[in-house]
Parts: sequence; structure tokens; C-alpha cells
Amino acid sequence: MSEAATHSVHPSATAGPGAKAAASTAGPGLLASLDPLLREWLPRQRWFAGKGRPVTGFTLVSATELLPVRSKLGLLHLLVRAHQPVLPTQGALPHPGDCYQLLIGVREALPPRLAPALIGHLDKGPLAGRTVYEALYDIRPAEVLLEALRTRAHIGELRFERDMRQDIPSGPVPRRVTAEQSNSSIVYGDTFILKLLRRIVSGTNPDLELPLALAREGCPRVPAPAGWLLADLGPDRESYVLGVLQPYLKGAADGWELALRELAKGQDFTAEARALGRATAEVHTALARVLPTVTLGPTQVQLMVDGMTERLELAAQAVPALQLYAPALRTAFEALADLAAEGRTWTAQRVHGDLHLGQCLRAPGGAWSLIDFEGEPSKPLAERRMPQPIARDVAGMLRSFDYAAHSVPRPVVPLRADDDSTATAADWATGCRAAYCTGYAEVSGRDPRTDPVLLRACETDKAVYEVVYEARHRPDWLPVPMAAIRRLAADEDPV
Ligand SMILES: Nc1ncnc2c1ncn2[C@@H]1O[C@H](COP(=O)(O)OP(=O)(O)O)[C@@H](O)[C@H]1O
Ligand SMILES: O=P(O)(O)O[C@H]1O[C@H](CO)[C@@H](O[C@H]2O[C@H](CO)[C@@H](O)[C@H](O)[C@H]2O)[C@H](O)[C@H]1O
Repeated sequence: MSEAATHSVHPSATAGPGAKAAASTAGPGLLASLDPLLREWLPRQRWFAGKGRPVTGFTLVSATELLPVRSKLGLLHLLVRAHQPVLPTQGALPHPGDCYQLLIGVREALPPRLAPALIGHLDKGPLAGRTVYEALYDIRPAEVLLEALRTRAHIGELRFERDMRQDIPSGPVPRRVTAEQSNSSIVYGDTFILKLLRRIVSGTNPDLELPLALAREGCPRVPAPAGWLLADLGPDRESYVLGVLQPYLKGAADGWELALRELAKGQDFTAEARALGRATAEVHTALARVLPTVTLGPTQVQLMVDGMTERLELAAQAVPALQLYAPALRTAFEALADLAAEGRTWTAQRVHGDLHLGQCLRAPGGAWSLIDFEGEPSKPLAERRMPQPIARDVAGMLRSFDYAAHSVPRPVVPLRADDDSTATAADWATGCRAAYCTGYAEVSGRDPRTDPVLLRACETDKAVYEVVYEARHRPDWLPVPMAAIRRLAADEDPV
């Protein structure tokens, strides 16, 4: 058993009064001394949502000592609001600033293995002379989090909960998931994975809500939550979801890695694409059984179209390269509004909301699971939880096959080693897109291709989202969604 497995959560902070004591050490005084370090460190994190605008200050939302900060190894849980200049898209009203979850380790000095986790050295305040760092790189803080979930600890405003039907072992060795992502995850001994959400929003979070609902329904395509971390904040003790613990799918590979691997070998991926279509349809069918569905009539469709059009306008302001294509892209949305005006209706239900190959995990036996039900992180929570046509998720996957094909720097890919014909990367994507829809239809009885107007509108909306996402997070990738924008504007994308 490792050093920290025997260590329980800081006892002085296991109840309300203890939390107040913690706040007197770890509260505003400490935040003031952390302020200059965080201003520099936070914007460099992949999960930081406010890229491109300086951080001008912080407000403390909650501070909880999980290990005493004056001890050899301290652990501080912080929720802080980062203040930044307001974006035009955030409207004229003052914006309170995004709230982030931080786990701050406190030590005298960092051992070399923790050097990449350094946030900085405190030169004033209650912990002057000590070093603060990203605690998720460290074993003991990770163990403290699992132990708190296992024992259903309530620590200040933090509430660690679990599903008692799942056995959570004590003492598995933790390791940080290093893949670039929107949140931060820790794997425990290949049995569980804890995802800590970084940008925290109030209200029911679909990343916990939907997997819980699917687990109730017995849907095997989504790992069932085993534990979750909440913060009860404000005078009304409103719950904020901070993290979710799930069984770890050992040896699983994500659809993105697999697709790139097969592309690099010139291998066909249509059998997997078809299996992914089947898995998506299974999840959709279960969601439609367990959560409400609604019919979208002309008014609701017009609202959806207005949302798509507005997102396009805002995106074209943020990424001027879109402006040339905006009029043609708008026709995809107008065609949908025209169908609704003629009396066509659509069924809407809860969907994944940000489905792409990276959200699909294939277990060694070949079964696919879907993960990460957070939805598009930049959208307000209420919007992410609204029932949507299933074409939203289908469009996400179709875009993803296109992404994979166009991220491999190879213009021509032979599909089979024994095949003397060659196919372009675009043909690879076309084959996968068709196979995915076939698989979807096999399970659901509805082929998404039979609704091309809706699919084109959803794919256009997704590609516009991707342009903004890439411009903000990975400018080198911008050509991938921009190429799709050109094809969608010309109505050339075959399904
Ligand atoms: N249940 C799981 N089993 C195995 N690996 C997982 C599991 N859940 C997530 N992962 C891995 O962790 C990564 C990040 O998880 P994800 O929920 O997508 O977080 P983010 O919101 O940060 O993108 C995934 O890409 C996947 O590789
Ligand atoms: O971090 P999340 O996985 O929640 O999603 C965000 O990041 C994704 C990239 O990691 C982004 O997906 C886009 O790039 C993928 C390849 O890396 C591609 O497969 C997707 O089709 C494409 O949308 C996703 O949009 C974003 O929300």
C-alpha cells in the first residue's frame, strides 16, 4: 500500500465549522498570494476556456483543505472565478467570469518528478516560502480524492458520493491521464477513472445525468458512474458537479486513435464505423426510453435555425475566414426552416451533444462504449440539456470521419494492401460515413440519410463550431474544418 493510502482526508475539514477554519488559512489571503502565479499559469492550461483574453483577477468561490496546507504535503481544493475582459458574444451585461476547479498541492520544494506540475513559489501571504503545484500530477492527492469518494466524505462544501452497488477498492495506484483534453482525469490501477471537470457551471450536469440515466436503463454502451463529487454552494446550497468516477475500460482504444492507425496502414474502417453506428443507435434508443422526447414543430425548428444562424454570425466575427462562405452556409439552415414551414415535424430527445471518434472507446473484445456526455463545453448548460434531433450526434460522427481522413498528411491511401486500386482520403471518409449510417439504421430502424436537409444543417452547424474551437484551441488544425466548410457551402459533402 502506498504512502497515502493510509492517509484519510484532513480531519479538521470534515464538517462545516472545520471548513471555516480551513478557509481562514486557505481563503482570500492565500488567493491574493496565488493571484500572480495563477494569472500566468491558468491561461496555459489546455482546459482553460478563456483563451486569448488576459486574466485580470480572481474571486474565491470555495476553498477546502483536503490535506493541511501547512503540513509536509498540503492539498487545497479551490473553486475560483477568473475575471477577463468581456467578449462581444457575452452581451453588454457584466460577466461574472468562468469558475474553475483547481487542486493545488503545497510543498516546501518539488521533487524532480513533479517539476512539470509547478505553478510557482509563494513569496508572501500565509504560506510564504512554499511551493504550489498542480496536485493531479502527484500520487497522494489523487489517493485522497478516491478515498473521499469511497468513504462518502463531506468536507466543507464538498460532497463525495458513490453508488454503493459498485465496489471501490482502497489503495489502487493512481496515474494522471496525459492526453490533451477539456477536463482532467486520473486512472486508478486500471479499475476506475475519475474525471474532474475544470470549468464549473451550476445546474444538472449531463456528464453525470446521462450516464446515470443510462445505467438505470441497463444500457451497456456507457460506463456506469461509481462515484461523483459535488459542491453545495451559495445560500441555497445549489449543487455543482465537480467530478465523476467510472469503471475504467482497460485496454480500450479510442476511435480516433484506431481510425488514424487504420488510415496510416491504408486499411478499411467501415466495419468499425458500422459498429459505431449501431452503438450510437443503442444509446439513443435507451435515452429516448428513459428521458422525455418532444416533437419539434415550426416554432421550435425556427428557434433551432435561429440558434444555428446566430452561431454562424458570431463565428464569422471571431474567424473572418468564414465570412466568404456564410451566405451559402445559411442556405442549409434556411432549407430546414422551409421544411418546417411546410408542416414537417421532427422528434427530439436527449443526445450526447459532442459525439466524435475520441468519445468512443473500443474494448479489447470489440465492444464500443460512448463517454463524455458533457456536450459542447462552450454552450450554456440549459442549451446542452435540451432535447435535440438525433442528427446532431450523427452529424458529429460524420464530421469526425472527415477529420480523421483529413488529418493524415497523405493525399492517396490504398484501401487494402492486395488492392491495386487506390482511394483518396475523402473516399475513406465517405465509406465510413455511409457505413456508420447503415449501422445506425440497423438498430434504430431509421437511416439518418433519409433526412438530408436536417443532416446538412446539423453538419454545417458542427463544422462552424469546430472552426471556432480550432481557432481558439488548436489554430494549426483550422484547415480541417475550413475544408469542410468549403464543401458544405458548395453542398458537396456526400453522405
Ligand atoms: N471509462 C473509461 N475507460 C477508459 N478510458 C477512459 C474512460 N473514460 C475516459 N477515458 C479516457 O480519458 C480521456 C478523457 O476523458 P473524457 O471524458 O473525454 O474527458 P474530456 O472531457 O477531458 O475530453 C478519454 O479520451 C479516454 O481516453
Ligand atoms: O474535449 P472534448 O473531447 O470534449 O471535445 C472538444 O475537443 C475535441 C478535440 O479533442 C473536438 O473534436 C474535434 O477534433 C477531433 C479530433 O481531435 C475530431 O475527431 C472531432 O470530430 C472534432 O470535432 C471537439 O469538437 C471539442 O468539443
